[in-house]
Amino acid sequence: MSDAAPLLAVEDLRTVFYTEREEIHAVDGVSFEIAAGETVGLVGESGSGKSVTARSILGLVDDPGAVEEGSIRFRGEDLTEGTWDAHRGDIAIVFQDPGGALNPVYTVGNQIREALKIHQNLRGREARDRAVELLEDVGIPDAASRVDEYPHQLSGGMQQRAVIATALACDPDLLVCDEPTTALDVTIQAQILDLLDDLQREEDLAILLITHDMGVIEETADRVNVIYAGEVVERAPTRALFDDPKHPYTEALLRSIPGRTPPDEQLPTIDGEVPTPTGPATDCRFAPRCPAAFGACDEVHPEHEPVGDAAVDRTAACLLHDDRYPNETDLDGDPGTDSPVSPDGGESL
Ligand SMILES: Nc1ncnc2c1ncn2[C@@H]1O[C@H](COP(=O)(O)OP(=O)(O)OP(=O)(O)O)[C@@H](O)[C@H]1O
Ligand code: NI
Repeated sequence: MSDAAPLLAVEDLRTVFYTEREEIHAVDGVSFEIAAGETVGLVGESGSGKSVTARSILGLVDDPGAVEEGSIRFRGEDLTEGTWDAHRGDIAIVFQDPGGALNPVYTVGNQIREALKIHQNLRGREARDRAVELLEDVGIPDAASRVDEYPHQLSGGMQQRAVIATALACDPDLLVCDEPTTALDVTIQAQILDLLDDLQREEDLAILLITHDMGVIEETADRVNVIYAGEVVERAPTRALFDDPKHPYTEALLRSIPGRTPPDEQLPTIDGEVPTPTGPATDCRFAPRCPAAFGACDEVHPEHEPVGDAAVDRTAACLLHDDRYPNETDLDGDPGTDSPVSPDGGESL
């Protein structure tokens, strides 16, 4: 890694929702960095806090939620101190559902021109030409005529391209993509990921790629953060993480990738659900589902420890990697009792 300050540095981010019944610590001490032009993955199951992390970065957390602690530094400036507006166009977000992101009563071109007006002060002919150019950049054929079409006239994949074009109209340095391909067919998914890849290289964009799908991470991310119940549990360069996962949760996620399981076996899933964190973490939140859990896991909150090859910048928050807690599973060679991975298929991760 270079010595230059990262484009985005999230440190100890804590976002809480105050509902009538309980406090939900949706994001509970998350830290990660993104350098300019880099794709960083944030991966975890449903309810693990990915979208709340994204919304926190964009200043989009509303009542009854609030960013309670931590810093979100963009080019060194802490956005939590109220400077979101100053960076409105620098960070853009692409959501899962392109249909919901586009306004059905305006043409695609109108929506891009609106963004160009706000963020680049472009109007009239100039704005229209730029809108067509952006649609071409995101691979929409016949852009000069499609610019006048309404969202419903475009397929899902084309709609998501149009959403990305709208995001690019702000000329952002960072694109936060929250499950950008989840709503799309598999072949279209691959095309959109390729597009993001191309844009990143051509525009030197940094991308925070949020997904529940390890396959998407493998294809696109330079580095990965694995999130569970509001906490990052493992962070590593993508290749290192896939070759040798260090957290039992990462291992379980990897087992759920099609192709990693012999074709005659059904895709494993992880039994149980991500718990909703309603109080401070006093233990390992994954322990109840973990095949390697031992006594201390119910009592001690694991801190991030360096893991793997010392030359590689990676950590895991798991007592298996903390020398202070020699565990019984190591001693008697028993990998644990209940496997969290059920071979009976069902909904994949
Ligand atoms: N507006 C809200 N009010 C109360 N709780 C919320 C709110 N938004 C999110 N949460 C809670 O925060 C936690 C994290 O939710 P989040 O949407 O970030 O999950 P996610 O990882 O994006 O999951 P998914 O893959 O389903 O999108 C969940 O327990 C969720 O119920
Ligand atoms: Ni989400």
